[in-house]
Amino acid sequence: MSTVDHPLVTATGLAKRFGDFEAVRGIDVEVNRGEAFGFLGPNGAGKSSTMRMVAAVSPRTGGDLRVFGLDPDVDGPRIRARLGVCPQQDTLDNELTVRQNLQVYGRYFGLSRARVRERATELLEFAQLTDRADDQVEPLSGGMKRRLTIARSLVNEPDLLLLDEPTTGLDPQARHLLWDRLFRLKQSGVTLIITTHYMDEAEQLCDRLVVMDQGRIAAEGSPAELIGRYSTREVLELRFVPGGQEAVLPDVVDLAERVEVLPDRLLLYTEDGEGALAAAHNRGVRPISSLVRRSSLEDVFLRLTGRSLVD
Ligand SMILES: Nc1ncnc2c1ncn2[C@@H]1O[C@H](COP(=O)(O)OP(=O)(O)OP(=O)(O)O)[C@@H](O)[C@H]1O
Repeated sequence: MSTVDHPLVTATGLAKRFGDFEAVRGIDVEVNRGEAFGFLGPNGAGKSSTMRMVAAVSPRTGGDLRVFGLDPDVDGPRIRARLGVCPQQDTLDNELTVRQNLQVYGRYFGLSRARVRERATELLEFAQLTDRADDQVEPLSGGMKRRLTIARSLVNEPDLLLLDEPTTGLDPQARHLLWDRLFRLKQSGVTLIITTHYMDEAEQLCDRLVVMDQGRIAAEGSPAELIGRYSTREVLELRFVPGGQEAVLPDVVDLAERVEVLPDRLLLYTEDGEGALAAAHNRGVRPISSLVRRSSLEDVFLRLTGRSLVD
C-alpha cells in the first residue's frame, strides 16, 4: 500500500480580518514536506498575519486552514508542539547566558534535564555559538542573536519551522551565514516557511514562493518560474538626473519588450541588454550610468504590482 504524503500546510480561501480591515483576503497555499516555501511581499502585505494563523496563535476569520492535517482552531497545542517559530523580533532572555536560553526553552517543551543539556550542545554547534555558550546574550552581534533565536526554535526538533523575516536588519555577511544555516536545516529534512521582503533572500532560500500584496497572492511558483513568466532574461538600467528619463523614453521604448519608468531611471526589459545599450547609444542616448543585469524577483514584483518591493 502506498502512503500519500499530504501537504504540511493547506490554506483555502484563508482570511484574517482586524475589525473592518482585511489583512489577508482569501489565499490558497499548499506547503509540502521538505520544501522551503516563501511569502514574498512588502510591509503590510499580510505575511506575518498569515504566519501567525499557521502558528496556531491567531484564529482565522475566514476560509480553511490545516497544519499537519489538523485544524489550528481545534488542535492548537498539538500543532504548536511540532512547530518551531522564529519571530521577527528576537525575544531572547538577556539576563541568561546563551546556553541557558536554549535550556530554559527546552524545559518549557518538557524535555528531561539530560536531553536538554544534550540538545543545547547540538544546537550551539549548529548555531556556531559553542565558544560563546557561557556568555551573556546582550553583547552578541545581531547575527549571533538571530542564530540563537533560530537554534532556540529548534529545541523541540520541529517538523516545520516558521521564520518571519529572518535576516531583516542584518549586515550582508551575517545574512549569508544565516542562509547557510537555513540551507543546512533544509538539507536535514526540516520544512521551512519564510516571510521576507528581500528578493535575494527568496531567490537564495525558497524552492517555491508566493508573491503577496495587500492581502492577496499575486503569483506563485519557483523563483526561476516566476522570473521566466513575468520578466525577460535581462534588464538594462539607464540612470538619469531625476526627471531626465521622461525625455529619453520615446528614443528607447522600441528597444525593449517593456519599459518601466522609475524616478531616476528607465528599466528596459529585454533578452539582450548589451544590444539594447549599444542601440540606445547609437541614437544619442547618454545616461549618467548604465547597467545590464539579470532579471530578479524585484522585477517580477514591479511587473505584478507596479510598485517596488522595498519601501
Ligand atoms: N492586530 C492587528 N490589528 C489591526 N491591524 C493589524 C493587526 N496586525 C496586523 N494588522 C494590519 O494588517 C496588515 C498586514 O500586516 P502584516 O503584519 O501581516 O503584514 P506583513 O506583510 O507581515 O508586513 P510586515 O513586514 O510589516 O510585518 C497591516 O496593514 C497591519 O497594519
